[in-house]
Amino acid sequence: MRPIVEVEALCVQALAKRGKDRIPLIQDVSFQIHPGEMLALVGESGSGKSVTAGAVLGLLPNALHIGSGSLRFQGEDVLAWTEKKRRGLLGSQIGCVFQDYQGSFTPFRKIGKQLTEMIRTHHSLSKATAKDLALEWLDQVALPAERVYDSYPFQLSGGQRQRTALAAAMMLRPALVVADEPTTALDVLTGERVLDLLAELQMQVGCAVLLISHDLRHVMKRADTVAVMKDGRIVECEATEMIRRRASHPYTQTLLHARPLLTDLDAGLDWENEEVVSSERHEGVDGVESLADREPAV
Ligand SMILES: Nc1ncnc2c1ncn2[C@@H]1O[C@H](COP(=O)(O)OP(=O)(O)OP(=O)(O)O)[C@@H](O)[C@H]1O
Repeated sequence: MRPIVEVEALCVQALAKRGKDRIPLIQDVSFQIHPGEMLALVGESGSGKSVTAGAVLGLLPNALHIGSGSLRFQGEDVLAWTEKKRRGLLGSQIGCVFQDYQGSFTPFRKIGKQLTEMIRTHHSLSKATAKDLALEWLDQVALPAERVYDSYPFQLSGGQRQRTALAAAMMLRPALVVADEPTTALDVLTGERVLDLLAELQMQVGCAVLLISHDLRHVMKRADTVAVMKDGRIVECEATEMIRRRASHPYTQTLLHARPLLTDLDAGLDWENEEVVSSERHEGVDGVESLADREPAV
């Protein structure tokens, strides 16, 4: 089966402010993601995960540049994409979820308007049909669809925003979803639910997922493959089960030894009950926090 993403010996450099020096940010990074596979890229802050994701999306800032290596999406050379091509693929063939909702949504425009625009940018559908599709996906991610559709992003809780971002990333049934630290702004339990939802939607849509996280404990339950990144290099890339059984790199072992925290949580919490408490606290009894009843500030 042809991989969705093929990254081969990729090096990304930053241009130094003065002189012609180039500072290496990631070096010799290689991995593949196949249809339906979830690959988690994990590592500490600054290890190069977001730079790698930016390269895969063809979204590196101007100050960064690909020094060498190759990048393919569905067999096509990402480095040869024109801006028009990249914009056409983002949203339709490649969905994105970011840690900060402002990466996914414009703050002062209603969710519904943003979702229908995303749909209509890529498909010639009537407004009414696009609205139906958006509502269907808000419903799929267990949100009160009509109310969220009519809300501004800042009127939703963090968990609701990430559920909405997942709906937006998945609704056009992309081949790849890149989720860059989607749970960072959330409490542990809400983050777990968002990752569960990501895995559920992935199964439904059949897409590949590149999940970026600094926290190995968050990804071990769902990812098929784990790539561990340190100082700009992938030090280990294996099936999750192999990582669990016999991680070979000392850094991976260090990350694994940080896991008991989650194991404790798993053992000690009633997840079902906690979800209810959590959603009451964050989302109000009908699923939308009371802020949603306020008039927007603008
Ligand atoms: N636009 C940029 N210009 C110069 N250096 C950059 C730029 N973006 C990132 N870097 C550097 O590249 C390295 C990798 O950064 P990156 O954001 O990929 O790390 P990360 O693993 O995603 O970290 P975090 O988990 O904190 O998001 C860091 O040293 C960072 O300072």
